[in-house]
Amino acid sequence: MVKIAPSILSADFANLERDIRLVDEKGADYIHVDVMDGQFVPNITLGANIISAIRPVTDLVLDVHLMVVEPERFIEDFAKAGADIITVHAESTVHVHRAMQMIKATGKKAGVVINPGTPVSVIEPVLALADLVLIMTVNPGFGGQAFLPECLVKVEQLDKLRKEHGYTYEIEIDGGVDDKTAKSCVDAGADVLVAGSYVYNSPDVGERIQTLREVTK
Ligand SMILES: O=C(CO)[C@H](O)[C@H](O)COP(=O)(O)O
Ligand SMILES: [Fe+2]
Repeated sequence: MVKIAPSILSADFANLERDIRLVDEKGADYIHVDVMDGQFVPNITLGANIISAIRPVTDLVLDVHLMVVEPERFIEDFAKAGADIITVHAESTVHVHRAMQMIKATGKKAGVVINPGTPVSVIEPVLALADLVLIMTVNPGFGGQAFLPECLVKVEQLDKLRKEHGYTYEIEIDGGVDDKTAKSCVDAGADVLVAGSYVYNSPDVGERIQTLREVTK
């Protein structure tokens, strides 16, 4: 069954504890946390101190998506704060292999992510190291953007590569996932769906999570 990872980017930051408990109780699998530095992407969100603050709120996997320049500067901080998966953009550092080694050295799961404009070939050399590969289906920086279906071919490529080479990574999709786009993601080979605005911009988040499960069956 597909895993659902609500993105707290679309939660009410004045009620973050409530909004995390809400999706936890309604059957979410991961909590997706978007870290933006105002340089790699044109937006600023939160840092490792917020991860520390929310860690006691839930036992769910904290899936931390780093949209920061040279993420290796902060890996130790996010690991100590309680992240379970730390995912770095291939475009954000000239040392993506080293960054993933650093994540693994902390004992956490290492993810790698590519923007819509980046091909899978860029991350092929690090796929053996990856516990998670995240495919952006919007340009990173903001919630609520339209899904880019042309990115799904990359999910198919990654699914094929892991079958051919015996890689063990999960494939996650982030951006514009809703009741209309979720099925195409799973059909292409995705295991985890991030959903921010679709889940949180509703009075009934439980119904939204349930609908994502129903449409991907
Ligand atoms: O990484 C992100 C943006 O950079 C978010 O995780 C993503 O956009 C989720 O929001 P939505 O589901 O509303 O598209
Ligand atoms: Fe994200």
